[in-house]
Amino acid sequence: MYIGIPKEIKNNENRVAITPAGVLSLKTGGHEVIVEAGAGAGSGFTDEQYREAGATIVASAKEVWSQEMVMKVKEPLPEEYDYFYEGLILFTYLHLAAEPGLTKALIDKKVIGIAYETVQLPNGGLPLLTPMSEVAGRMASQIGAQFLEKSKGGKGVLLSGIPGVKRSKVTIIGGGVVGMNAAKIAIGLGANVTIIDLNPERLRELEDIFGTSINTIMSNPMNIADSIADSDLVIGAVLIPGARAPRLVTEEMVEAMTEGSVIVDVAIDQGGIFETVDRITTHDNPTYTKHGVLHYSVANMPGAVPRTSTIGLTNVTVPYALQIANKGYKQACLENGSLLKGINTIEGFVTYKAVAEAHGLEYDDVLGHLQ
Ligand SMILES: NC(=O)C1=CN([C@@H]2O[C@H](COP(=O)(O)OP(=O)(O)OC[C@H]3O[C@@H](n4cnc5c(N)ncnc54)[C@H](O)[C@@H]3O)[C@@H](O)[C@H]2O)C=CC1
Ligand SMILES: CC(=O)C(=O)O
Repeated sequence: MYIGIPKEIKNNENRVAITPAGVLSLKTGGHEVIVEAGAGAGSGFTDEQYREAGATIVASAKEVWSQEMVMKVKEPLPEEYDYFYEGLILFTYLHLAAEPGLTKALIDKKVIGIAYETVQLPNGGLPLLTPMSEVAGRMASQIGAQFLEKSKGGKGVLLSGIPGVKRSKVTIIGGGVVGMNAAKIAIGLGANVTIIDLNPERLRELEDIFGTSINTIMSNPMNIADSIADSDLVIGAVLIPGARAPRLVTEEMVEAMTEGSVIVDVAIDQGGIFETVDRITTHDNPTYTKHGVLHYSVANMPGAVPRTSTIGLTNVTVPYALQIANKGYKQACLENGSLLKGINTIEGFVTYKAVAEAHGLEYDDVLGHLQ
């Protein structure tokens, strides 16, 4: 199979969909990899390294996009929609429940859209989302600590406090991969950490992992309002796979927070969980203030640490890409139920229920398209 790797064009997105080691794996499998010149530079991989691994380097994005399968990191931006063609296999993060324009473009052009974030293991795990959630979760506490500094617009508190001065309070809503990793760093930085989740089993697991260094609370509107009212930092980390994120934190709850507090809405890529998060921000200009509270809502947080993130992402995506390339996407998905769940669009239809529901579109069973 011919596989194209474009240079990412989102603001400050320095990740790339493959490392030279990934190219070598695909080449060894008998496939051709066409990489856009400079695509790996932001992650510290040179064109020469890709060439040595067996890739062909081309200058034109159009040529990369004309291959049988395109592997990316972020969802395509509108300026990339013109490259879509019928039958293209697009393997990347798509986040379609929050992307009506992209959903329409994939349907209109009959692209086979396989979303990293909905590939799902039988135990519910999301293997192609997990490493980036680990990065974003760890970053969320680090970023929150930074924006709580006075010079960054925050209220001027140190997460750990000092002897004689109380520790700052961090509330994490959603105790999955992002939430657990945010907690690890927040605890390490000495904060007083509360995790809120809807799943009692998950709350039990978190208490088993962290013991008394966290408080666990059941998710409901009253508990969320109570916990965030006196929090210095609130992190949004909820996910219902494939669906638009539920708006769990109302404007009124944010108004009740004290001035200079910080919100980091990691779930922004699925639309965000705070009513007051009304925009996606960028690494260039990551925050805005509403009701005196700093809001951070960058949808590609791992893009800020591209070396770690590119290696972490390709560790997990390349084995799936090899299955698609070796067997063809139809056979690969029929043999691997986890990969099958990744297909969001095919032949002009939406085949992921939560995406169809988010946009009021008709849902079609993917199996009917794989015979
Ligand atoms: N902004 C960025 O750069 C990045 C964003 N993300 C996003 O972060 C979000 C979280 O991802 P993961 O932690 O991997 O998901 P996950 O599936 O591991 O965890 C989600 C958690 O939310 C909980 N949950 C569901 N409904 C809830 C409710 N009503 N109240 C409280 N908790 C609830 C679930 O029980 C689960 O524990 C996703 O939207 C993901 O795409 C991930 C990586 C980077
Ligand atoms: C998951 C995601 O949206 C990211 O890594 O940018």
